Amino acid sequence: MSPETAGTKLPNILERIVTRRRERLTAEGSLLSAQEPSWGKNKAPAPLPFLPQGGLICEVKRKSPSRGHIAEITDPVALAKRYQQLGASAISVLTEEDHFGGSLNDLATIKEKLPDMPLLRKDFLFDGEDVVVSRRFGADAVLLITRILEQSAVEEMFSAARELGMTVLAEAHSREDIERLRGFAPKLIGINSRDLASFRIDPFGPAALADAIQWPTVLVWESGILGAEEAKIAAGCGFAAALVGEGVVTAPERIPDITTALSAADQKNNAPFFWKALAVKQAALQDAAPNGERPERPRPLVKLCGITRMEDAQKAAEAGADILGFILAPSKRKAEADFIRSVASAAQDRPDSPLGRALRVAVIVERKEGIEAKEQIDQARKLLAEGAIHGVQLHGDSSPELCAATAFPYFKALRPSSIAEAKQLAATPKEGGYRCPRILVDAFSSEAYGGTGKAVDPDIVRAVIERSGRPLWLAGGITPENVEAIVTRYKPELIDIASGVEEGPGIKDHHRIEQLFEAIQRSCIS
Ligand SMILES: O=C(O)c1ccccc1NCC(=O)[C@H](O)[C@H](O)COP(=O)(O)O
Repeated sequence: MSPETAGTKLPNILERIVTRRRERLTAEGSLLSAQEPSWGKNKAPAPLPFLPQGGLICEVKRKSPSRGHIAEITDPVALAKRYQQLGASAISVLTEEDHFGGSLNDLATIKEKLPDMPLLRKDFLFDGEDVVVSRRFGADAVLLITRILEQSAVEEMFSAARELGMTVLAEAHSREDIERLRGFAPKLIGINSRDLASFRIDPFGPAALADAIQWPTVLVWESGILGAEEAKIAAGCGFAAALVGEGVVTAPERIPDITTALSAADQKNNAPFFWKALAVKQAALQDAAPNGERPERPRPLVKLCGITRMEDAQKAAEAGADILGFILAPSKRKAEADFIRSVASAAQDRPDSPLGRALRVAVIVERKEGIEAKEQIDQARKLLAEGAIHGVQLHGDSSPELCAATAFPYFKALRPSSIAEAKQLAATPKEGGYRCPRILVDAFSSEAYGGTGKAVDPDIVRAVIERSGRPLWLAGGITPENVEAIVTRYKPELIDIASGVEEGPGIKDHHRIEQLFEAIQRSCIS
């Protein structure tokens, strides 16, 4: 079996792990360094149902190629018991020895001491024999990584699991994987938010890919969940389950909050969830071919901000805006809540029209001392609950913790005034930075929080790109005249324009909107 199966080359790290495991299996057999479990051959406790309704899978994980050393874990049973006490629905036991420091012995020991806890064997499994051995060591479920397997091996593993009464957690990382799994209609599908080539975490991956799965299944969000904030995004994207390693190994006390966030699918209106809808739009742009020509690069997502008139909302959407921004903060472009509701109502009347497809965000400014901020937040929360907006652009001084506490889909707008500040503000979630999937970089001005028409210093843009580990969202002084150069230079995932297409404060110039989109299209094929 070749590790290069579905026509795409495996990331180096995956190839290394797969090759190493194959070599060891050939030399040592399928038990590797493990001893036969205490219950003897073929007498493992009967398999348990594995996450039929979703829930949290907590992982026993000592190290990983992306993270290096995570925790000592001398007593995996004690850790598993703690997971169980704190509310984990199931436990994933990493049994790969060389890169993750696990073993089949961990699996059998945990099953022996916690027979009622559903266990997943997480490893780079290759065939039916691997499934049989997993069962022998007490696994109730096995991980099947579609991209490392030939289709015949996928079939063999499903068939072995069915015979043994086990569940398969089928991992997909592309639409092609999903196609290959379709015939088996797995009841549990895992999508990893970590790109194994770059090790980067990106919620857009699972958010967009989930949309391609058309059969009833429990979706499992793998990687990147540190706590409740990420779990809420997973739940909003339709994932009823999550697999969390480092986030719980290092702080098991997070389990109750993560579990609550995961089960709180509190989208009561019919509005699409902001991050999912945006990830799907972004994925569609990657495939789009303007004027029948294959784009050299995908066109960026476009947000047109400071909309105050219905005709401008219509025009922006018809021209191709993916997001319309409405400013709730004090501003010459301030939009009244009832105006936003009227745009939402026109959009909801014609969901398949450009206006119906555009997302709506409210722009608010939180200042340390500001009483206004509370009013804006309350207003945004109400508009979100009504489905009049989908998300919030959060400006101002609030810390990552305060932003997280607002508990709505938001992205943070940053206005660093120096490279040092850019590096500090753009820290990753693991470094204590903002935990929203994307941050927007705007130009600093002492006069206004945004909409200034000032461009961001290129060194600051570069510092943010390098530090944040996220695709670039760029605002500040973008116009029909300079957008082509900006897109070519930075390849942003999203651009945000307010004053550059205005004829006066809050009044959009429709001709300039057209010119903007023409220039954007040119930048994608030049
Ligand atoms: O536009 C405002 O008046 C404003 C006030 C307070 C917070 C944000 C504000 N605008 C945000 C935006 O319009 C955009 O996100 C961004 O700043 C782009 O502005 P521009 O440089 O004019 O294109």
